[in-house]
Amino acid sequence: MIEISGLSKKYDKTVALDKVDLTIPTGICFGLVGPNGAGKSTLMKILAGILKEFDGKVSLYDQGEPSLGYVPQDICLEETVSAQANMNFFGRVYGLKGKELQERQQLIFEDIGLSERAKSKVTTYSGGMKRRLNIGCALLHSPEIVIMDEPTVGVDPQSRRHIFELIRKLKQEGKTIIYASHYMEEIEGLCDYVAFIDRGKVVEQGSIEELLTRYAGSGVFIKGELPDDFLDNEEVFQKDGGFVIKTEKPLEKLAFLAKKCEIEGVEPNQLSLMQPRLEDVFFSLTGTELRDKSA
Ligand SMILES: Nc1ncnc2c1ncn2[C@@H]1O[C@H](COP(=O)(O)OP(=O)(O)OP(=O)(O)O)[C@@H](O)[C@H]1O
Repeated sequence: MIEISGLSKKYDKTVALDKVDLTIPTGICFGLVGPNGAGKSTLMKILAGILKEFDGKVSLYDQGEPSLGYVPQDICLEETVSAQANMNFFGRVYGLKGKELQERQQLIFEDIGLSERAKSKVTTYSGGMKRRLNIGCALLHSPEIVIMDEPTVGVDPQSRRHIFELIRKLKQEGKTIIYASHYMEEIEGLCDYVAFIDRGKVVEQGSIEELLTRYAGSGVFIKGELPDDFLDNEEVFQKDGGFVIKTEKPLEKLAFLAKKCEIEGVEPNQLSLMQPRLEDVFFSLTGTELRDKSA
């Protein structure tokens, strides 16, 4: 388990992290979610041991250097040489050599789906392939903790699938994965636990299931031209140009609203059950959407 308490980090006057408390259980995929500039990368760099000046406590380094792999946000490879040459370099950095290095490399190339391109120069790789190779380089020494900073930004769907499969495999092997993203659907699909970070603060953390139950609840979505008083007496919030009506009994509420529409002659464009989503949890905690929908 990684315990983080009272962690603060400033860059001159910019507060990147503000008294962050976080518990990351062992052997799970832990998502860090937050908008651009929230402080995710700073937190990851501190966990990876890159940033050493901060206030507060991080238990990760209590017993010396942890077994850790770090995939930074920006791809870090030597592109004028082959993928294999890059792997060799990183392998040596991690103290691997000879047969062990060759065997690990072979396995990793399989895991990232690039075995057939191992000898190609990295300049011939697509962005997604470079990203997969960069992830592979961080896994050569079979680390117990893997830190990945937005590994799917700008990545094609095929490479994304490879990355997700790889993460699922790492989970099965019992590794602890710390995964930053601002794609909620990725976090929902991959992670067991999540922490929401906004302006340097952890606004909530817990298992995804627990947070969905606690904050998103269930509801009914309605969109279209509605009379001003149509949703009076309901607990609602705005979403995607419509309204979510929060309720413990969504089916009953749906039937009630359908009947109400019929009686009042209202014809909404959409009236449907709403699945609780992490996006809604974030909205309910911070009052802001995570992503600019036009981005
Ligand atoms: N080296 C630096 N010098 C000065 N300010 C920095 C530096 N690195 C980050 N910051 C600032 O610290 C804050 C947190 O940045 P950080 O990169 O940790 O956020 P993030 O959640 O990872 O965002 P993104 O998704 O855009 O990478 C931001 O206001 C950022 O501008």
